[in-house]
Amino acid sequence: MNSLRKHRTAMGVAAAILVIALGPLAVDDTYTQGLIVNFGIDAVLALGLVLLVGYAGQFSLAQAAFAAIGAYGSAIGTVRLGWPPLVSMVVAAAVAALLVYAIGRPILRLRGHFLAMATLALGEILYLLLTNSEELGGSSGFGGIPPFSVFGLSFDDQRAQVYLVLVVLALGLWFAVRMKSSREGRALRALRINETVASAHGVDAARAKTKAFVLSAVFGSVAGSLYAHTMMYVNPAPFGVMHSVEILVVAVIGGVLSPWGPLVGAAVLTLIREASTSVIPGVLGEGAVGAGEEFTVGLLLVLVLVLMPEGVVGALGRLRARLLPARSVADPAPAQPSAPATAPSSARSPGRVRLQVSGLTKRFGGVVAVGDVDLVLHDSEILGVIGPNGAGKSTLINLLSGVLTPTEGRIEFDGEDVTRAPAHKVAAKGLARTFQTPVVFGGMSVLETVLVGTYTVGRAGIARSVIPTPGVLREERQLREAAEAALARCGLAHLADVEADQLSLGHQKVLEIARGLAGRPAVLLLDEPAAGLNRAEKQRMAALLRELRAEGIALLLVEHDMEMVMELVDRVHVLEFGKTLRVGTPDEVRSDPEVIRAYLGVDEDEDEEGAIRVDH
Ligand SMILES: Nc1ncnc2c1ncn2[C@@H]1O[C@H](COP(=O)(O)OP(=O)(O)OP(=O)(O)O)[C@@H](O)[C@H]1O
Repeated sequence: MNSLRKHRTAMGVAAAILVIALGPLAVDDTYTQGLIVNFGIDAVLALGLVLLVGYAGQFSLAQAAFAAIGAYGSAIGTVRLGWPPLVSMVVAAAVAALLVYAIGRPILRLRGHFLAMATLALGEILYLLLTNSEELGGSSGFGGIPPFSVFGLSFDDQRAQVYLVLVVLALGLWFAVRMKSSREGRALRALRINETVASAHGVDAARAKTKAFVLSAVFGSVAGSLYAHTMMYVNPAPFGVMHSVEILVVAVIGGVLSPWGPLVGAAVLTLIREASTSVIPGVLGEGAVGAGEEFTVGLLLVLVLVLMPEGVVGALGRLRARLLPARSVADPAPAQPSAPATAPSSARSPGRVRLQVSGLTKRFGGVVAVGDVDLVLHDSEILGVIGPNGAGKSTLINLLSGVLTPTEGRIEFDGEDVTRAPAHKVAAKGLARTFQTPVVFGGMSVLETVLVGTYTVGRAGIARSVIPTPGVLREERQLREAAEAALARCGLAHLADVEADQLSLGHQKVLEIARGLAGRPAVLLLDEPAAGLNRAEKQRMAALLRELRAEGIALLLVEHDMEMVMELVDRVHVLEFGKTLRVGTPDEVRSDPEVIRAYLGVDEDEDEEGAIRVDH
């Protein structure tokens, strides 16, 4: 399977090199060459958006503004400062990156249409600055920009420019393709689907989003530099907000989730532009130049959004998956947890205190969701947390995992104060969790989903992970092995290639545990893992939790299934209205009159067995 994939990749790279090397030789007329150059520049611009919108889920209408920084940066560098084109291009990209780095964090705090408005404003401000700058020629701009040259090689005729643009596009594609399946790429894609879950697996959301924004600005800037060196003239007109919208349309039509989408989107846009500037006027006369372009683009956008929201490439991918299905989700392969495939990350002395909580309180307005809770969680133990609906169990897990910040109290992890540590920092210390409603990442396979859980184990950043050095390849192999081992022990190995969102609820619950285990945690918090599972699945889950306990992991189990809780856990912590009602062994808790009253809502006398009954 792996060698087949390697073979296919090598063939793909060879085909791409052949097309880039020989394709331009077959195109003789300068008009078509100009079309290819425009197509390539649009595709590079849209690729930047794929990194930001498709991978990181952040919306931007500033792509043309970054292209303006590249174009004007190259123009100023070469014409005014006498720098070589490559230096001008790099400096312009660095300026775009720095600008985004400076404004990225505050802007990316905004979501949805607020973020779109902020990036739109950024684009508009830059456009107005350029239009009103006498120094830069105002709306007329300025010319005299030399063609791109590097190491004595000058790209001064149109065919050479085609080569230049195609090579840059190929490099951009290489980057985007590698990044998609890299550690950071997976983290971004997880973030796009659910920020809370990604953070709970160690992803620093603000940093990751800023990185994606910086990268998209660099792509935009490089495309702008290419534009300046091929047009040899710049003015503000092509860098207005409408061009940002157009590039977004290119990305959406092709499909923002795939690095190949911009190729399709840019090709479609080129064809539409071509039709409106030559085909339609050829039929209707000169007066019809440009007619129908905006209408056709708009119509196509609406059709794509309605019929194939993942764009043309996304729709083709779905079609391919339907025609060549991976192993079926209904595959009745045994879901028996296997023996541990890897040893736990470190030898833990049994019984050591891992988590210590004192006076933990969380208020939501007037509601005390968790009130003054003290709690200790040891290695090699399962602590059951039970309580009626609304008792504060999920809030407790959210507090322990850093998803929520306590109003009062203290949380120590391995003796270190983590009371106000954000989720990604708590995860990095070795705490994993699942969610009451399982969150799997659509668009990712089961294996990729679990690979997200290895984020805290890996080290490779974006720059490193796109360059396949032996160290990066070794790390990726190790992460893959850790993910496969976690899947195998949870009995999901046979579903590794299936799309995660195609799994049944029961499998999704188990998948969440596998994702947590892939990071080799010391503490695992489970929020109702057995809800929705059938009896056999519950038994398998209980067996898995026993195995994990035996390996030394500290487990906190929130669960409504009393049979499972009482048979499995070492101690039970009972919550009622956010407060601790009782802590004890299952036997102590089972027969506690207060617990019976709180849990069953009846007096002890009314309960025939005088104890919490378990549903069989
Ligand atoms: N984000 C929030 N904002 C306001 N109130 C909240 C929030 N989250 C939880 N609460 C309230 O805090 C209390 C505890 O909720 P929590 O979800 O922790 O209970 P639970 O024990 O997990 O319940 P269940 O068993 O139904 O999942 C409830 O009264 C709930 O309405």
